[in-house]
Amino acid sequence: MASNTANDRVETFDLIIIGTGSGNSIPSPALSDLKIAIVDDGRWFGGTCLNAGCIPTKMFVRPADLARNVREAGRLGVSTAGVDLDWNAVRDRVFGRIDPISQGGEAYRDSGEPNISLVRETVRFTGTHEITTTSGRVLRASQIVIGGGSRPRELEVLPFGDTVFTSDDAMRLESLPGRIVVIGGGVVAAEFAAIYSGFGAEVTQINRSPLFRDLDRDIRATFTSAGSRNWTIRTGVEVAEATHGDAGWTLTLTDASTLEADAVLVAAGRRPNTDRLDTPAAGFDHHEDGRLQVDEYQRVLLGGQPVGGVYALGDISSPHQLKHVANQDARIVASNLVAERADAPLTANTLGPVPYTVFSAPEIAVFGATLDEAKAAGKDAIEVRQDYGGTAWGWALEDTESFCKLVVERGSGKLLGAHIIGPDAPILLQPLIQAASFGQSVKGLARGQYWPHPAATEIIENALLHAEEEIQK
Ligand SMILES: Cc1cc2nc3c(=O)[nH]c(=O)nc-3n(C[C@H](O)[C@H](O)[C@H](O)COP(=O)(O)OP(=O)(O)OC[C@H]3O[C@@H](n4cnc5c(N)ncnc54)[C@H](O)[C@@H]3O)c2cc1C
Ligand SMILES: NC(=O)c1ccc[n+]([C@@H]2O[C@H](COP(=O)([O-])OP(=O)(O)OC[C@H]3O[C@@H](n4cnc5c(N)ncnc54)[C@H](O)[C@@H]3O)[C@@H](O)[C@H]2O)c1
Repeated sequence: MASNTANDRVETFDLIIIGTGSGNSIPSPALSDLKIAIVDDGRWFGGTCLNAGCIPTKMFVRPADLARNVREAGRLGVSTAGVDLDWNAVRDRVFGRIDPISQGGEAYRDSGEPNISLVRETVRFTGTHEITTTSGRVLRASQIVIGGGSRPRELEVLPFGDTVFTSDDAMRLESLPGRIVVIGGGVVAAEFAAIYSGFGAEVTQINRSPLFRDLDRDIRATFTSAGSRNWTIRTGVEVAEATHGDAGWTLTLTDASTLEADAVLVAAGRRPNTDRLDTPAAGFDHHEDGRLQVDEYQRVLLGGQPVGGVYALGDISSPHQLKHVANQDARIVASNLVAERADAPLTANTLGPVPYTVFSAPEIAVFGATLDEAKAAGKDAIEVRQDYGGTAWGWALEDTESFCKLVVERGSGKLLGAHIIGPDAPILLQPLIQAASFGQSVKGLARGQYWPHPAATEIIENALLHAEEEIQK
């Protein structure tokens, strides 16, 4: 029998898609005549959002919120006999729903379509249009989509292990530890601090800088004081040393204080998977933080020029590590793959602004500039604030801290930013995103439509009225 040569293992496709997160949405009837390989080495099929990100976290946030609301119901005159939350039951319900979706998707991609092959291996670039798998298969295609995502950043002082985990494992724990330290001051840390404390664990969140360092300063201050009612928040400190003994972890912080914990969740940001894919070996251009550089058509750049047929989407190239952004990138890529083959004009990715929402306790939803950022960018901008407590819905909630701030350009009346903290903030942001996306002025926006009374949307109506008044001064 003749032995295999390297060339025996070269397989040629029309299209290779790396990553089954948002990349998995690319195959469509318009591409059904192409020979496609979909590659993913993940522990689960379907990427981060479905298996370890957006969707399961929100399925844990909801019961944690319910329990917290019951515990706080006395404020509204409701007496309750206490509340218990069963971690294992919630976990099994959540993954009893998620895992079959992921497994069903994998089975379909594996054998459901004659033109698609699923490759469940780690790959790395060995040319601009060539990848090699760990077992030595060489896959080539005239079009390649890189949707390889990102992964949690590890801290040298606390390497990942059984009781030092990332968001990938944070929801699949065998049981809920009694004392958990959450490291990080971003959205992952904030959401898990709210989840674990809602389930009854003793949580300490530590971060080297203020929480949500890049957000509006009043949002930051309100989040920190409201969050502190449910878990302990320590800022301005880092873990200097960590030791593990019979009683669990002892963490020595940079201010020389110590913390005892049964487990540690590290949520210190995510790094793009370009190193795992060895995209530098193909010569592609990268940002300083390791993301791939793309043009407005999502084409990967090499020496500042787009590489024909090579596209990227989602966390591996975007400055926003968000699922709605990854999905929009994927829609642009899907359309441009077809257009490129037909020699038709490509579509630019021009959608904006990007909403950023935090499902913690409290919730946060923002887009665009703070007043300081708008002024620094040379805009003649004003800021207005509407407290929830100044509306009938805020009275119903007995709310004393939540608010919506708008940043508006004086002359045009255009919304430059919106910053909301409080119940349902992500929903309340949407009419503002809509106005900003379609370039509407705040002038006439409140009075040009009905706002149901006394719904929470009156917070937005009033904020718009204040803005209109302010820009006319
Ligand atoms: C805990 C958490 C909660 C989140 N919540 C939200 C939220 O509420 N809203 C929101 O908008 N966003 C949220 N996000 C962010 C969101 O999940 C991501 O922005 C999104 O999933 C990125 O999608 P993607 O397609 O770029 O990558 P992914 O979905 O991560 O897919 C990348 C895939 O590529 C595979 N891969 C990587 N390297 C290789 C290789 N060398 N070989 C083979 N395969 C490889 C990986 O295994 C993975 O399956 C959350 C993230 C986390 C971690
Ligand atoms: N609701 C949502 O939309 C949602 C939810 C979860 C995650 N995500 C996405 O996932 C991404 C990752 O979230 P994240 O919270 O891990 O990252 P992040 O970038 O939001 O926050 C990282 C935090 O880690 C801290 N940090 C960084 N390096 C550190 C170090 N060496 N030691 C100690 N602390 C350190 C930073 O100060 C920062 O507070 C986010 O960018 C977000 O877009 C979105």
